[in-house]
Amino acid sequence: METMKKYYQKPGLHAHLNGSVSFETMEKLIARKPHLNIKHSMTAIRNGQHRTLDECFQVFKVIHQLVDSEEDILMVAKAVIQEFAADGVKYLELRSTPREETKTGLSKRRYIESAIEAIRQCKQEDVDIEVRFLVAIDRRNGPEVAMETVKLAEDFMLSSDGLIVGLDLSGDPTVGHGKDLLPALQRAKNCGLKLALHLSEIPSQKEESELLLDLPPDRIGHGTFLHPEVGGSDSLVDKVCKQNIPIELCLTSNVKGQTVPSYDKHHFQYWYERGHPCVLCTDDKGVFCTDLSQEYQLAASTFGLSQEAVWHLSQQAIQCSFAPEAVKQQLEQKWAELRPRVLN
Ligand SMILES: CC(C)=CCNc1ncnc2c1ncn2[C@@H]1O[C@H](COP(=O)(O)O)[C@@H](O)[C@H]1O
Ligand SMILES: [Zn+2]
Repeated sequence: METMKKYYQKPGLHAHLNGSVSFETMEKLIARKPHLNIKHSMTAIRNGQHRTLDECFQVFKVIHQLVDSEEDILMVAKAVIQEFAADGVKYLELRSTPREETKTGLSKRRYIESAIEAIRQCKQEDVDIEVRFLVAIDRRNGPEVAMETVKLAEDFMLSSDGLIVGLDLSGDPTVGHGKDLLPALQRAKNCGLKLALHLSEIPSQKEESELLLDLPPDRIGHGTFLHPEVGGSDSLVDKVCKQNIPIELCLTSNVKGQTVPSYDKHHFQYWYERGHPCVLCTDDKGVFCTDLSQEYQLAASTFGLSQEAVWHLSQQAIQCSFAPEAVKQQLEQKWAELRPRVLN
């Protein structure tokens, strides 16, 4: 694991801000708001523990109570960026759902501004990581809010010096239907926002995935039930393969959230064997008590990947990112410089 941390540079492409809050930061937040009486066990799922999907989404409700002001978002986002950097992540796409909180006067606009401020401050402080932001749509909030979110993201895309690069669709997969969100997603695509969509996290999303894959998205989050062996279909797999849409795979998240029964049954194997672009990701490193090094380590030990193969996985992720070409080139350069030290 130490080897992975020190030498393997990794792009982190699927990280929800509030799901990524570490134990240490959570302690600070809990201490700031003692009246909420929140215990750390309510905000994280430890190793060996599992939760139903519904229980996992309850965890986010608790965290949202703790992170509800501009100061909180700034503090949390800075800490998360620093932690990813310390884990050897050289490029990070952080995603978060803008929220308004009447109690603290937080608006959705200020929410995004606070996250952007955190990225700027980390840059000024020379934290060794490039960070971009994806504005997230919580599917639970329906089509109107989705459209509002896209418009907000559009505004910021023009004013954030390129820090906002895309849109995420996430939230409880049992709620709502993607067809209602198509106009918002189409609009986002038309204005140049890249789309990273949570897709087929549960078996009943087959029809929705057919529709959303026709957009098409630029990356797929999870895609757990796309392939026929788990109740998906050849047609879904064909769409993903023909359009060569990279899949963001989060091993610990899926096993702890029980959408995948065990690590060795993870759909990483299905897609990796086909040579399809697979990107290892953390999803919610705080909630699931993991980090990106651990995810690489898990994939390597579960599927018997060589050092060379692991290196190739991390390098391939650069081209799957939404970074501008110049940043991708800088990252490729970094990877080329480090390769002999890692693999010899
Ligand atoms: C529950 C579970 C197994 C999680 C893994 N898979 C997920 N699937 C869908 N949406 C997610 C997942 N993890 C985080 N999110 C979204 O990210 C939010 C937390 O980060 P943020 O507040 O957007 O900064 C959650 O409220 C939810 O909308
Ligand atoms: Zn996710």
